[in-house]
Amino acid sequence: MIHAKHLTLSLQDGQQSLTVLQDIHIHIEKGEWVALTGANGSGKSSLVRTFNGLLVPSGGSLTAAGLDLRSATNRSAVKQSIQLVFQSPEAQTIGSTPEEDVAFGLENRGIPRDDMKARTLRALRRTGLGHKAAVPVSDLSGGERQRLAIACCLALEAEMIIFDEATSMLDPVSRKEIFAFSRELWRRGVTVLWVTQRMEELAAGERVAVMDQGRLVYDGDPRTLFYRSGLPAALRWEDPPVIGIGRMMQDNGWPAELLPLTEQELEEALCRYS
Ligand SMILES: Nc1ncnc2c1ncn2[C@@H]1O[C@H](COP(=O)(O)OP(=O)(O)OP(=O)(O)O)[C@@H](O)[C@H]1O
Repeated sequence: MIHAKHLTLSLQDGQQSLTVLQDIHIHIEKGEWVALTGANGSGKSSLVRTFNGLLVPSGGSLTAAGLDLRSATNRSAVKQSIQLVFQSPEAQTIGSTPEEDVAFGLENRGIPRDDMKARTLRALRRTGLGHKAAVPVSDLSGGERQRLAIACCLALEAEMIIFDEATSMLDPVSRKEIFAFSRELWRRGVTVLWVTQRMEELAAGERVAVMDQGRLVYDGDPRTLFYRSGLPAALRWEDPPVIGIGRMMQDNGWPAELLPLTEQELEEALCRYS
């Protein structure tokens, strides 16, 4: 789905050219769920914006959904397959009602009217907004607005959805709901790139990529990241509670395969040894 080699990106900051991404290699296969993390300013948003053609790499190679993104035509075409859900719910709604908002994207693609209506309502129902199709968008909660952004992606039949810190402005309940929804979409075949600063979300997935100062400094499984890489300490991350307990278990000689990433794994490990 995404193949980047020696990817670099420079952006103009006033008179200065700023190197934002340096020599990035990353491959994301169709059907994967990958979490991307890193401190503020490490380059996460810039990286994911290159993946759907919003930013133009300065060097290296980048293909996304089979398209070489050095071509402007392909950068425009890739948006058909790869969609972004942004942090701010306000920044991504155009229509005055959810139905209008979802239909807008389909209209732009020249989808016939009957088909458009059916696809719009199906996408709104899948995201739990079927009953709110005609309410003013301004009456939706933050969580509902993010679900609306996801409905737009689903109606467009996106093969990959990139969530760029899409839950950082939501309350804990809505945050968990959107996270769970991303996992469900993945189980149904959508490729997901989940950008986050939340350690427990890294621990809940299969693969984590870590950015630091414009470079990709880790790409692998979360257990190795948390218990063997030394990166969390080097980057001064704050351990989530389960990992904190896991570190104590590690210091006390527990076998590596029992070091927990989730509450469920912790419970299972404790049950085995109690
Ligand atoms: N349009 C731009 N012009 C110039 N510099 C930019 C631009 N956008 C981002 N940058 C710079 O690029 C670097 C990486 O920013 P980016 O937003 O990609 O990081 P991030 O990891 O997503 O950060 P955050 O978690 O705060 O969103 C930062 O130094 C930022 O100031």
